[in-house]
Amino acid sequence: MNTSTNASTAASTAAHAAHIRVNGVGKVFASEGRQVVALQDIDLAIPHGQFVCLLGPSGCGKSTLLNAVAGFSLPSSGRILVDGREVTGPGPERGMVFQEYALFPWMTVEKNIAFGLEIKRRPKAEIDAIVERLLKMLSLSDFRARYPKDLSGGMRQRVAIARVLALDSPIMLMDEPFGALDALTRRNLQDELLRIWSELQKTIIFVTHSIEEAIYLADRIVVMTYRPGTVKRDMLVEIPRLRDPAAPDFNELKRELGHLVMEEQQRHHSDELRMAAVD
Ligand SMILES: Nc1ncnc2c1ncn2[C@@H]1O[C@H](COP(=O)(O)OP(=O)(O)OP(=O)(O)O)[C@@H](O)[C@H]1O
Repeated sequence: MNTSTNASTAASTAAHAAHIRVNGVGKVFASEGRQVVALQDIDLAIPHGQFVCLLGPSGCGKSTLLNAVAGFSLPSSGRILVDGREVTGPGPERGMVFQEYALFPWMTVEKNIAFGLEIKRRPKAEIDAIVERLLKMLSLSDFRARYPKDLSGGMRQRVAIARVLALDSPIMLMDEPFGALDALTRRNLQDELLRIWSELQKTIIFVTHSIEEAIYLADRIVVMTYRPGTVKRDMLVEIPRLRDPAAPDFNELKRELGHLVMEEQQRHHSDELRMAAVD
């Protein structure tokens, strides 16, 4: 069975409807007197509602690309467009979930979720209704009065997701959001995210270095190369959901992606050895 196809063909037919467009994006950092080309010539057209995983070993520019889409750190060259408008900084249509939960420790769960809406001065009745709906959606109702320090990692990450959902951003940017969680909690949250995504029709860009996580979640996987970060492979995952990591088609794709990621991992190691020799 064919479990994947090249996404560039599908993306080009969907390009006119692209929600997010990354056009010729490059990013260069200056570090200890050296120039690090973190991204080079990245082109992506992401349609509304697509779930995209950026996959690759450490240092291949996944977070740099996500931060550029978020508007936290702008590209050195090229442009990023959201609904045809150039990204020049963060915006309400793009919500970000980080690996480290980024919650306010002095606020309860419900206050954390309500915070963004209060800043926007939305009416109290509206805030209460939204918070109530999200507490239920993310199974947090019994924990509403707790502080982040009294929650497990999985619960904290649920609150972080609820905070972004409260603002109803059509785009969710997620930087290894489940990377610090144990395997069981991680799978539960992946399932919840898939449920929320299919219910709310968000466009998601999700960074991971877990091949299994990418196959489990994504409509489309973009494998990146190590320095410079470019698109090595851009594929659509055509295995029906919910996907079974033990199934042959899942494993076939896992092997294929494993080879691609391993090549970049090896380039990373050779680079580190070369740098150590220079120093
Ligand atoms: N602020 C910075 N200054 C200098 N170099 C940077 C900076 N941010 C990132 N880099 C470099 O850019 C490259 C890409 O980094 P980035 O964090 O985007 O990779 P990544 O794929 O997200 O890795 P990880 O999974 O470890 O987070 C790396 O070589 C990194 O060292």
